[in-house]
Amino acid sequence: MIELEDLTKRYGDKLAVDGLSFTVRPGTVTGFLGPNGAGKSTTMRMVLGLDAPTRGDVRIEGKHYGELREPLNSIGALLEAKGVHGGRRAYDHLLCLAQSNGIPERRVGEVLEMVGLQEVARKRPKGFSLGMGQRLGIAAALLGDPRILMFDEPVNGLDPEGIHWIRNLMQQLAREGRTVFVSSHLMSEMAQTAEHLVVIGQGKLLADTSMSQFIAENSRTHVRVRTPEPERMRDVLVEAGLRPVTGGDGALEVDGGEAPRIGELAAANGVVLHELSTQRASLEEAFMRLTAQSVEYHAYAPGADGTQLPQTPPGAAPPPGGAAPPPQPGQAPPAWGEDWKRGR
Ligand SMILES: Nc1ncnc2c1ncn2[C@@H]1O[C@H](COP(=O)(O)OP(=O)(O)OP(=O)(O)O)[C@@H](O)[C@H]1O
Repeated sequence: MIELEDLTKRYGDKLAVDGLSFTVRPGTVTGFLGPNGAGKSTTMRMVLGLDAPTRGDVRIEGKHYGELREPLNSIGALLEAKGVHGGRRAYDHLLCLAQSNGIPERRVGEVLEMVGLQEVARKRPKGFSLGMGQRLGIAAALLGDPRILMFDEPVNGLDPEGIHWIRNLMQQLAREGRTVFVSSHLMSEMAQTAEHLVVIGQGKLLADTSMSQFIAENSRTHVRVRTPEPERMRDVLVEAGLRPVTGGDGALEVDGGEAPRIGELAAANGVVLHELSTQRASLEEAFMRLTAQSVEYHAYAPGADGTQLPQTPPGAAPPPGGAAPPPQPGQAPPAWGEDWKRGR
């Protein structure tokens, strides 16, 4: 278990982490999400004692990281995959870690096999691909067979086979009753991996909830109805107290309606249906909607007339104070691809 209590980190006048309190529990994969610069890495560094909190506290199984006698046996972490001595062989790198934590040498071979690096065990990591570096970092995290695992963007640089492998690994570790805390930018990946979510924005806690509840609370679920008689169907729905709207392709979309009831209404009124489906938003849509107000950096896409348009996620509310300001007449638009810091 990892417990955060009012955890806060200030760098100069930048509040990177702002009073975070939550608990990461064993037996489940907990996803840690937030837009760029939200404070995820800073939080993870404080868990590992690599950064001192300005205020508040974080404990691993009730102890501060610095109080753990052999930390690798309690918590394994992958933060910076390139944080490896490039000239020391993969095997030797792991052996050094093992010896400093009282872990027997045979475990080095075991973890190299677990991550599929046994063939390159005697090679130096400076020649490794990003994906191989990630695997070596994961091997180091697994070395002490810890009860808690923490991964910062573990699928970075992994190919589809590698992504599939790490997803299964994390779920397996959670099934064994371990605490698994993982950050990722890949929403589709997170949706398949995590059961619980902690979402932060600008250092603050935005959500601490189950994946299904998060999606249900932050997204729009609607029923899509396609029929050759849209006008008649619309009348039937309105008469039943529903409020259909016409989507881009002419299909009717009914918020708050239930597919079985709508199907029965169509049948009772003899309306032919070509499609009746419940549309659930993805984790990505839910995430964009929740975090739209706390995104620190907004990119601009050029509009058809050459003006710059903010990229607003579908259905997302504008951030407080409005979206990042579009260029005013006479003001040079930002260069293509340039991030605009909101409020600048
Ligand atoms: N050592 C530091 N000195 C000053 N500011 C820092 C330092 N480390 C992080 N920050 C700032 O703190 C904020 C949080 O950064 P952090 O890297 O924790 O965010 P993140 O959620 O991990 O972002 P990303 O998803 O882009 O990796 C950012 O505004 C960042 O610029």
